[in-house]
Amino acid sequence: MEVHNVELVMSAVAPSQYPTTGYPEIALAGRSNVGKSSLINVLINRNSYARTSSQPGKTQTLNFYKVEEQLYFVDVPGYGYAKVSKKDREKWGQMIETYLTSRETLRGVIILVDARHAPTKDDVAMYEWMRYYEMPLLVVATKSDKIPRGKWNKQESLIKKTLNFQDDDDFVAFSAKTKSGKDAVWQWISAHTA
Ligand SMILES: Nc1nc2c(ncn2[C@@H]2O[C@H](COP(=O)(O)OP(=O)(O)OP(=O)(O)O)[C@@H](O)[C@H]2O)c(=O)[nH]1
Ligand SMILES: [Mg+2]
Repeated sequence: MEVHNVELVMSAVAPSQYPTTGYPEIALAGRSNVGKSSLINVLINRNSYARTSSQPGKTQTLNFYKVEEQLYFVDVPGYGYAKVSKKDREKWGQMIETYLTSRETLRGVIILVDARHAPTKDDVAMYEWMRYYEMPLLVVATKSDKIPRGKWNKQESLIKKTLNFQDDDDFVAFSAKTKSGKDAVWQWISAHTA
């Protein structure tokens, strides 16, 4: 999709703040600093629309980005950020759980993992959790520019094995730096929001 119009319509912490237009939604989940906001920026052809940061835990609310008059991307705050207090982690968990389990317009979840490493316990838990709710899933292995192309297949196998990846889900290697994988991610989004 050629994106021209994007609008951050809401930074929400509670369902009463979610948009009510009824457009289909795709949520992006993943560890703090993995590159969720960067992926959104590539998808919408902006350099820094969704706030990115080298400081993990920057995104604290559910950010709804309206793309054209068609769909929303929902930037979900990152999990597994050690410096967040236990109380805040519980609050985070509740906010995410409420959203991911009750949002009728949610069509699928993109789970981002770091292409360089085996998925963490948090990554595996997120994947299992979303599978349990029978959510259509796309696993995006991002920052793939940081490993040589010759190692991509090996990393894909490692990531899939660690996640106990199921073949009815999808997988794309991606880089926000080179934009490699962008079309494949858009194809998946279009197929799930049509
Ligand atoms: N080389 C490279 N760097 C990336 C890539 N994606 C993200 N980064 C960098 O990783 C850092 C974190 O990216 P963000 O997009 O802010 O990560 P996030 O998942 O939104 O983080 P939180 O909002 O804190 O959960 C930034 O410094 C980005 O520039 C990528 O594909 N390649
Ligand atoms: Mg972010």
